[in-house]
Amino acid sequence: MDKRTAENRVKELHKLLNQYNYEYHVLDNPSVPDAEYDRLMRELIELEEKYPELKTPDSPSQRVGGAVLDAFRKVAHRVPMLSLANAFNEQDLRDFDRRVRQAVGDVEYVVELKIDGLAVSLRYENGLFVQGSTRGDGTTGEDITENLKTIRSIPLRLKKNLSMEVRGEAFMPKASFEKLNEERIAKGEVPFANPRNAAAGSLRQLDPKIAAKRNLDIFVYNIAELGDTGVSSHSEALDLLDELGFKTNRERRKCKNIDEVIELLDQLLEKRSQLPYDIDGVVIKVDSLRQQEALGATAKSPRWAIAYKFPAEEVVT
Ligand SMILES: NC(=O)c1cc2c(N)ncc(C(N)=O)c2s1
Repeated sequence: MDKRTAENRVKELHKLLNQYNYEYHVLDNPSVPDAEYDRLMRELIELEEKYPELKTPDSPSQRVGGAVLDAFRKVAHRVPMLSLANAFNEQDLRDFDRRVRQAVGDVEYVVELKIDGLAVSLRYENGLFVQGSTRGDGTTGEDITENLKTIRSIPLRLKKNLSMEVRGEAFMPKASFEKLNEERIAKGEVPFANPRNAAAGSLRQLDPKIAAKRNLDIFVYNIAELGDTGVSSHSEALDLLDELGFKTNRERRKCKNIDEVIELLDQLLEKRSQLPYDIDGVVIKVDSLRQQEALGATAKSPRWAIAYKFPAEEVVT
């Protein structure tokens, strides 16, 4: 095969492997058997070995690529990663709602599950995943790009060539957590206390090959920085994230007012134990981006969102 043909075939393999990876890890609905995916990956790796100049950082073959680091570089967040104020009962929620409506009038809310993982930021330039970082102190985080590239539900290339920054929660599914702890106990190692610590410990590994084995996943939940795409609400932003190939959490609901939010809480609490991942509550956000803008943020957290915390889950020993 001459170089020109190889170049075209590599482009085609990128498209196929990215699409099949998206179907498997984001839609949980593969259209080809694993053997077909593996065959195409082997063909890509062979072509990249034969023509090293065709091996690019965004290649599907480079998900578990990075060398072992001796430390993580610091990353200054262009948009600070704020934390959320907490509500513990219905009165706290009604106080939040009253403050919001006093400032901007009637609002609609979006309710989402609060994933118990590690907040991360993902930056894309012209559609390519270029940097991923931890929250850190909200202003400065750690560059964990190589470890985040091992999370298969993070697209290496978006379905549109946009430059943007998105936020999400990296987490370890409950089943992966149980399996990892069995292995650690079998090896005489200290087991992780909970999936959140296991996810944090995995993403702080200096060797990406270890992170790659930890079966981490992510739900993306916010667009932090984006040119004008015409989305005017948070729910539209979540739909855009779906269109771009991100994994968002399907358990989201739009509510006309705080009464509808409160009605929802018991149902979501009911679901908690059946979910394949840990949650520690729900996040309630004003849906209109214009109203979010008008409400603004304190130094610590946005005035247009609040976390409603569920009681700590009793651990079944
Ligand atoms: N600290 C934060 O702003 C957030 C933290 C989280 C979290 N742990 N899980 C879900 C969401 C969400 N769906 O918005 C947010 S937002």
